[in-house]
Amino acid sequence: MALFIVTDRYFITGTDTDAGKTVATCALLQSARRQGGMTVGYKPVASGCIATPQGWRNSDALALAANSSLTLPYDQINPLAFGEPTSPHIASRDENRPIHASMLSAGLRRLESKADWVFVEGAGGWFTPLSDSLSFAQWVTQEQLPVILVVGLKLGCINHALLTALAVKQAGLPLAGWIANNLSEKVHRPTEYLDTLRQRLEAPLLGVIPWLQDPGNDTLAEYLDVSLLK
Ligand SMILES: Nc1ncnc2c1ncn2[C@@H]1O[C@H](COP(=O)(O)OP(=O)(O)OP(=O)(O)O)[C@@H](O)[C@H]1O
Ligand SMILES: C[C@H](N)[C@H](N)CCCCCC(=O)O
Ligand SMILES: [Mg+2]
Repeated sequence: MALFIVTDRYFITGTDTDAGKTVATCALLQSARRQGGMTVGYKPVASGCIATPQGWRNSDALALAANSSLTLPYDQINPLAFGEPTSPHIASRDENRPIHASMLSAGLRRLESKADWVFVEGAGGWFTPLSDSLSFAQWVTQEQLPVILVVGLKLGCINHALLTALAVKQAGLPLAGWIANNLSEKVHRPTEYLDTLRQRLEAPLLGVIPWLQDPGNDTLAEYLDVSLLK
């Protein structure tokens, strides 16, 4: 009898760049680790890297690596790294290194073969371009990844959250859950905004991440629950 090992794969998008995708993905990795099994974060495309003797290094990818139970070479966590913190299609063009969907997929296949949980962090928001003919959304649709939406709580986030949820739905992908992330110590009308988002987003709220003095800490799992994804 054939034994199929099924990896849980999720794509983490956000209402915007700086919405808290990396913080939330680290929380997801920590929560999944508590459930057991091997976990890994994947940042297929990173724009905004520092040059090191080993090559470009991106802080998101390093944070995901630090919160993964698998220890892997950097380029398996982040195969496509670019220097300038701009939209990937611009950084890629400037560095004359085209991004193709097959590159992102090859990296994902490798991680799926090793991990029980793969959390894939996007770049910016849902429709971020990767080239003149490819957006992150198109690749996620090709891969049929369930989506987790990180809502960076602030004035204006309701519209961005609902637009993103609609685009995910129109792509035919499941919105597996959403995470509310407090982007400041005192966010705009927190109770009313959470209530509004809960009413309008057709997906489970996985958790609320408060404003943290140290968002890079290892106790993020307490703010969300990956078992709500099942
Ligand atoms: N809950 C929080 N408490 C305190 N600081 C936070 C919180 N969430 C995010 N931040 C800070 O806000 C900034 C943006 O967060 P983060 O890097 O997770 O965003 P992102 O959506 O991953 O952005 P990108 O599009 O660049 O990947 C970071 O400096 C992060 O440390
Ligand atoms: C540089 C930034 N921190 C992210 N890595 C990439 C953000 C892409 C934004 C694209 C857009 O303008 O919508
Ligand atoms: Mg990030």
